[in-house]
Amino acid sequence: MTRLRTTAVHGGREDLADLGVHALPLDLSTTYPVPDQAAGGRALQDLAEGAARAESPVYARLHNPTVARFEQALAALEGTAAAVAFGSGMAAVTAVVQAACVLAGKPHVVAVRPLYGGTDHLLSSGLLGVRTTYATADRVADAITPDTGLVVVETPANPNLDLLDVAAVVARAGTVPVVVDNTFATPVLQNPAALGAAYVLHSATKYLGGHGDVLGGVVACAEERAAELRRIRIVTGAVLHPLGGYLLHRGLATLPLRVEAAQRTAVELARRLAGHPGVGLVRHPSLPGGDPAGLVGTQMGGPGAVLAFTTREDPAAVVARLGLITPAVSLGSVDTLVEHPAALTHRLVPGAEREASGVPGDLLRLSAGLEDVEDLWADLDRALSGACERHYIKPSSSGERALVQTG
Ligand code: MET
Repeated sequence: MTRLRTTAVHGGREDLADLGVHALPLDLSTTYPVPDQAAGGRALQDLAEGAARAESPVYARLHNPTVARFEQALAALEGTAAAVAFGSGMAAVTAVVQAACVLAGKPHVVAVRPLYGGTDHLLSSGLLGVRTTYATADRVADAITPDTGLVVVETPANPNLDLLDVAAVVARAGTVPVVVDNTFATPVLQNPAALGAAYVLHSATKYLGGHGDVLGGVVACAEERAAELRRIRIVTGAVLHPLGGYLLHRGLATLPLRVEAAQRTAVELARRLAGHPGVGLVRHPSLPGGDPAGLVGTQMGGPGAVLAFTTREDPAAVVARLGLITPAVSLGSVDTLVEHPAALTHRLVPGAEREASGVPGDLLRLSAGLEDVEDLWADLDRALSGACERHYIKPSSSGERALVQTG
């Protein structure tokens, strides 16, 4: 077992020297020659039943070696036997619900809010044929019924940075598997499987990729659960494109450095925002009151690089005045991103329920990137202080849009 930074660089690459290559091989095949069709059929059968690999991948929807390498690397970082990658984080959480609830014939979910708005909507909408009871973390046991197939939690929570004690929730869930969305913490700061989580979920689009150019999801878990997820991925076609697998795997090498650097910036921005007259509430686990159960330093290696805050002024006006910081959903990219959850990421969560879960309508979410903290602060301070530097989006002749500073 190597240490985190070493595993991040070398995971899933163990055989590269034997192959005589240095960079990750990228296999874009959609189909694979099977001159022995009976052997091809056996491989197809094995994969359809959930095998991690077979004699031939047969077809790209069944298996891809580039994606499998990324999965192996992510599993090593999360400390699980296996991982299964998907075309998006939503495809990943869908497969977990299908495995734990639909396949297991237990169509009830217990979930702790807040969750990413897309996950919340998936669980509430009935689209997957499950019904969901929302409970607070300390009341999970009371909400469980004989047909509960899954407990869903996210810590730190999207978007308000609430933390919950994973080991305590797992204990309250008893025999019911718990899925922990670990997107905000990444395996650099937290390994929920070591605390008893059955499934560790990531929107790989965020920190794992890290550059805002690849959409993906991944679930780290035991091999038996991974086999079910692979079966589901094959029949639902929720696969990750191999180029995505390649980019995500490449992203893992710098994951610890990116998370540590962005976290330092987030701690500093949170501290300065908390003292800014244009700011109301600031949420970050590094701030007083941000970690009431003392989970940073025990469950989590650090407070993470996402923070949230309210503004004295209309949040939309503040966002519109930012020049350097990117006003966009998503997080975990090299650039700092800010968004208004009630308008965007949590738009599909009914307003009253969103408010009740600790996500005020005027909350802004900020994901610290890798820029110099002083430049970020200058941008935030100017936007919060209402300085009238206007920007507008000018379509260029090529149809691309450029920011133009006007005043
Ligand atoms: C379409 S909403 C964007 C999704 C992403 N999970 C986020 O929290 O920013």
